[in-house]
Amino acid sequence: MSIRKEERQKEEKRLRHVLMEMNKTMAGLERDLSVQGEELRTWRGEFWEDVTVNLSDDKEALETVASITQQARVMSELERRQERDRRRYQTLARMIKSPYFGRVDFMEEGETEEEQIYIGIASFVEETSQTHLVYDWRAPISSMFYDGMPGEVEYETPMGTVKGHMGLKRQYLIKNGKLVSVFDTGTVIGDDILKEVLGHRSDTQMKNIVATIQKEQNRIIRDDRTKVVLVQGAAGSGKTSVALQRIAYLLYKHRSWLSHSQVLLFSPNPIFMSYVSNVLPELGEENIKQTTFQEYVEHRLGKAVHIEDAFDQLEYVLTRESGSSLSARLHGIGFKSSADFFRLMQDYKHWLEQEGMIFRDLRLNDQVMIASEQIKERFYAYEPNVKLANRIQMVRKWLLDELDQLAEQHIWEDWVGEEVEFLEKEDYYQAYKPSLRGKPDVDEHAKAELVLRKKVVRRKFQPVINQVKQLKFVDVNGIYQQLFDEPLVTRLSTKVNIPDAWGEICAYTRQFLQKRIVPYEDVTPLLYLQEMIQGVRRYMDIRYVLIDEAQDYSPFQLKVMQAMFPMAKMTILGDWNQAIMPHQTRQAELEQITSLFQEGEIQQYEMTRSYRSTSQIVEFTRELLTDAKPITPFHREGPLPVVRKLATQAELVQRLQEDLATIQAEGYESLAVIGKSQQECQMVYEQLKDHVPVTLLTKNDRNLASGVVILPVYLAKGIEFDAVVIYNFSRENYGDDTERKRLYTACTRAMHRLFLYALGEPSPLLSQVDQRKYVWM
Ligand SMILES: Nc1ncnc2c1ncn2[C@@H]1O[C@H](COP(=O)(O)OP(=O)(O)OP(=O)(O)O)[C@@H](O)[C@H]1O
Repeated sequence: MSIRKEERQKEEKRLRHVLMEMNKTMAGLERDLSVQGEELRTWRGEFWEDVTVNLSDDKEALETVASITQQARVMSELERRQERDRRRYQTLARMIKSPYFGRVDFMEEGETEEEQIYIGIASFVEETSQTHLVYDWRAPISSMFYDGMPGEVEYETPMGTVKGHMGLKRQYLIKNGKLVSVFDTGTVIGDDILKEVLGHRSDTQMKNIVATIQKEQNRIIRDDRTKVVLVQGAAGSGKTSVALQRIAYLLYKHRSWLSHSQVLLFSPNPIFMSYVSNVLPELGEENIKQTTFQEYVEHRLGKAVHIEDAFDQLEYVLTRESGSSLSARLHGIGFKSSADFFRLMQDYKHWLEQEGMIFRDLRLNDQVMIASEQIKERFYAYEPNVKLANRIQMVRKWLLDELDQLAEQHIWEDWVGEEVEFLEKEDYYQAYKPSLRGKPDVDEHAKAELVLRKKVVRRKFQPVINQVKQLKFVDVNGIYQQLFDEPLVTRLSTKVNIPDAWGEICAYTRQFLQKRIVPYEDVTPLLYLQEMIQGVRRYMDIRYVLIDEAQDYSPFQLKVMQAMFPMAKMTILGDWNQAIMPHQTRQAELEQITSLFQEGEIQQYEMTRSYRSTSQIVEFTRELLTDAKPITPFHREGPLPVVRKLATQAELVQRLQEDLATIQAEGYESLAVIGKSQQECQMVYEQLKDHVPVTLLTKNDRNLASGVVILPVYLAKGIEFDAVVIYNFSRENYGDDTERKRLYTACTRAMHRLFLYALGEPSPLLSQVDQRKYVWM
């Protein structure tokens, strides 16, 4: 509901006042920053002048250290102040374009005066009167704006619940310091502004949503009670947005102890990482760590093997002719990500505790120093009930002692004497240093020679010592490969149902591993085995872990992640209708995930409203699914999706060019041609590149290009475009049920326009969509 003229004038007057105050504060900060800069320069320049360095005795040295510490403390305090003011200035520079977006008038129970609470991306206090002109959207009082309606309301604070009466709720659209529109609203967050926001064109960078967070989203953003928050949300329901605003909220709520480096976001790929990287800085927060599971795994498994990534695995599955090798691989992918395989790995571990460990010889210049058999004997000589990882530590210590003794035995060998002659001057100086200080010593040459010989031997042994320290004497890859010696499973006391295709699974896995390639489905089990043997690497300082696009991870992967971050609360967000990885097509993953956590540890949420796409696109895409939960579109209208059937490739490419030109003429800028595989995208790119400015995106790209892009479905995850063209929605490409989720994921990337092209007969999946939900052209 628009407001009366006098009210609007009052609002405009207030806005001018706030802007004036902000400008004043910014000018003050500018002055302070320049003075601080000057002061720091002077301090740095005079740092050593003000410190008297005197190391003549212990007392003087202590005084010197105290004086340096004092100077350094003053300087770091100055730097901290400067950093705080700089960030404050940057936040105000952002706010001055749009100082606030909401207001609630609130009278607390027992009070007689109503307070006007204006809400913006950060708080702003008028300097002279110390009144709050704007409240931070994350402050407890601001939650009323997202959750309450005029009438009786309450909100939670650390001190307890505050109750009262909300007299008014108002939304503002302020652009470049000008009041564009203002609405009073009786609903939770009025639709008018949301509609305006959602009608925008997409961008290569995601935007924050703090002005229009919906009630169901706000609950998730602010839920900090349980250890695990699990969100199942429809495509475009705001999962990524919720994840990012939640991070901003947590950083604010726990600002006294939580730093941005203690929050970790797992993202599906580097393009997505860059796509979302602007949201936190836009909200005045520093960016948190983002990583992909692949990055983590590569870091842990090292460079000795080639680790296949999820995209290569998918590309293999999508482009391989159907046949026995594809079928074996698909069986393998399914089994290796299942809870059954997880149990099999544990059974294997129990077996390894009794027998079967594989070690490497420790060699020095091709000469075996300690043979693998000797290591194995030692390993199994320890108590069998000592954990694998602990026994490995004991072996490690034993090996280091053994190497020490072996080194001792070499000291007086001739080769050592020869190499002593080639040592550096510095080594000689260090060896003779003790005798230079004290009285002359008749043994000084003998002592120095011993030092020098030890040095030579130590250097020789160092690579072997390093190998032992890094536990390289355990052949983890060999041990993993051994599990695929086909008959071995019969020797494990396992209750797991071994699949019929086990023989084929073993054969293809061995083939890959012998070539030192770890297929993607084996990466997590191998990592798990390594951790069981070497001990789990735990990141104790990480306090919050957020996993976006969680449907891409197997329960096995989530279990490994859970063990990695024992101190962290987890937020897992996914849409299991977009589960496009090969391991997911056969399992009800969501239930498997909840079963990973204990009862009471997990809070589940569902988001069913889709904000990204027009009603027409949502209604079309939801009919592509068979078992979808209700998905409600936000009522934003647009044209119906267009389906085109084309007879030849040339005709298709011609049509594509024309459509792209038309869509661009309508004012849409970000257009995506989405193919099924990279191979297919490459082919379309070759045909289009001489006619249309277009960018082909691959898994190695780090940024989302603007304009027309061609990319496979799996790279389009989590991202959105003004218009999407599904390249070749034919029976061949999307012929059966396994392709349903891939098609759904691709189509739901579209905000305003959706086109589906079929070369020949269209996909049979179209037959289940009501014909009134699209047009044939
Ligand atoms: N409350 C909101 N106010 C304004 N825009 C919103 C809101 N919630 C979501 N959006 C917009 O909807 C679009 C989809 O949001 P987002 O990408 O977070 O959804 P998602 O659930 O992660 O989608 P998907 O799983 O399909 O990738 C984005 O443009 C986002 O800005």
